[in-house]
Amino acid sequence: PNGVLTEYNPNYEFGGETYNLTDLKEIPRENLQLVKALGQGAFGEVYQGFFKQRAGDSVEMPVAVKTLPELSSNQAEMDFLMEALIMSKFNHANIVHFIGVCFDKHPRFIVLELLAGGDLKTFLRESRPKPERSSPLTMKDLLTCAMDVSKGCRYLEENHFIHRDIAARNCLLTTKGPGRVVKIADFGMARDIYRADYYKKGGKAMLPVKWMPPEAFLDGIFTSKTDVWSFGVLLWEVFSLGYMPYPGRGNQDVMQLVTNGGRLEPPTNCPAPVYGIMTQCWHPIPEERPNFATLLERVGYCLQDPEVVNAPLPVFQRPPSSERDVT
Ligand SMILES: C[C@@H](Oc1cc(-c2cccc(S(C)(=O)=O)c2)cnc1N)c1cc(F)ccc1N1NC=CN1
Repeated sequence: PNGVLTEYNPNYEFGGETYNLTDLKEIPRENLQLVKALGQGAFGEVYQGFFKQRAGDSVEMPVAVKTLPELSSNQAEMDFLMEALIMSKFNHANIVHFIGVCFDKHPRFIVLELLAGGDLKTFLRESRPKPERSSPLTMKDLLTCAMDVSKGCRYLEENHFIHRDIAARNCLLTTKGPGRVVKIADFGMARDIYRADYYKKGGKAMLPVKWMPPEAFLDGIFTSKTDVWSFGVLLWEVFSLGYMPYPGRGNQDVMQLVTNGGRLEPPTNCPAPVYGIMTQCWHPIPEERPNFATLLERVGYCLQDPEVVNAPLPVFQRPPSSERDVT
């Protein structure tokens, strides 16, 4: 019934085990109700909806549903399957929870927990100080976001899983309000490489160069220390409240700057110990960069440091043109 998926059924290795299509939890479509579109995913629309454990249940869980359009290539079908396999094996509080799939026929669905706070980059930009109100966030809030991501990254590192695209856009929040938890929620880049061992889609133009270390964009070398460099850039995104890294610069320019030792400047009001962690993530030699267990400790120290935690966030200042929202 699901055609191409069973014909090419790939294997997926994680944590020393091998999995395939038959290991995925199939959800009956009648237990799902799609409510509204959340936006375009890599394949098709992503919807917000509800899932009932049993069709008659009154309790329904809010979910996000990734859809694969009916008219998809075999390649896209296999990518979709691999993404489901990858997400289904993770088990960590700071990685989006996988609920199941509807792969019996088209359109195919991947069902995930709904993280109602939306993505981290949007949240940071919305939290910027405005003329009429200062930022609702504190340094503690920003460090806690960073701590959550470093916990998720440590879990991936422990499981020898290289993400390849750690960035604020790929992280989601359980809620925008206090008590928010940040989770890593997109594994598209790791999926592409897992299936192809090289980046086939858009080539260099599509690579997240601004989040990559020199050995990655120059020599295609990826290790967990690649993710550490990206985490440093995510830290810069958090403390700049969602700026695009290297404002006003293109990818070629950034590759040249970084190869020659250039680095991101400290965000306005960024406490020195926090910028110190960023620069350690950006060491030119991968082995000299801290691992995520160490990064988690160092972010933890910053959270215990009153000088860091009580430092004020920047007040409103008209952003440079490159950051002004195009309304
Ligand atoms: C696949 C999608 O997953 C989700 C999106 C949202 C979610 C995304 C945006 C806004 C809202 S909300 C605040 O309206 O509930 C919820 C909530 N939960 C998800 N599990 C996603 C995961 C990411 F890591 C990054 C972006 C997105 N998408 N895909 C399409 C739009 N965002």
